[in-house]
Amino acid sequence: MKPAFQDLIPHNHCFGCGPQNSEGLKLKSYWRDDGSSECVYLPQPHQCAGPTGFVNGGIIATLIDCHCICTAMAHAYALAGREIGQGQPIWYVTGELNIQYLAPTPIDEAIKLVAKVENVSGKKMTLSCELMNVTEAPSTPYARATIMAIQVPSNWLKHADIPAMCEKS
Ligand SMILES: CCCCCCCCCCCCCC(=O)SCCNC(=O)CCNC(=O)[C@H](O)C(C)(C)COP(=O)(O)OP(=O)(O)OC[C@H]1O[C@@H](n2cnc3c(N)ncnc32)[C@H](O)[C@@H]1OP(=O)(O)O
Repeated sequence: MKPAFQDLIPHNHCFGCGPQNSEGLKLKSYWRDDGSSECVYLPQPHQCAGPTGFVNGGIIATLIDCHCICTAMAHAYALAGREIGQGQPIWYVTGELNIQYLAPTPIDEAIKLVAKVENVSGKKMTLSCELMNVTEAPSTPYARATIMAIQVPSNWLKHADIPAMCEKS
């Protein structure tokens, strides 16, 4: 199996997708054969909403956000003709995130996110994402989102790898 996008992107301490963040969700994203990307995640009991059986909406937003931004970066490396993480870093951040929460997301089973790059225009990349049952059973997704990823300049490197509160000593 190929490494996850996140295992190839350097300097990533993100709570949702940073391998270096010891308290984070550490989600992992991969290309699918049809050009979309997927991420399977097993929610944890403490990530519950008010009712204990469902996933908190902020956790859902983080999963969608991070899976899509990492997909944007992977796509940008591909457009540049480079392997992810090779050469000058390519970084995207979230400019906009729009989520429709369509049905409660069960907390006691794995969930799957599938993202697609819809459009690239200059520094902006639009992606769509659905969060669904891991079997991709033909039912309504639990959530559907669109996201605007925006490329940031390489001088953002000055923000990278500052000793972080997220690193446990
Ligand atoms: C430090 C190292 C990083 C390492 C990263 C590792 C992986 C990280 C993984 C993280 C994963 C988790 C992800 C996270 O949690 S990322 C954390 C959440 N996001 C942020 O904190 C972003 C905060 N915002 C900014 O820093 C700036 O506003 C950005 C950089 C986004 C734009 O700044 P600026 O305005 O100076 O950029 P520009 O003038 O070059 O504009 C370019 C184009 O974009 C258009 N536009 C601008 N803003 C928006 C907007 N909000 N919606 C729609 N469009 C917008 C703009 O009109 C223009 O369009 P056009 O005129 O070309 O048509």
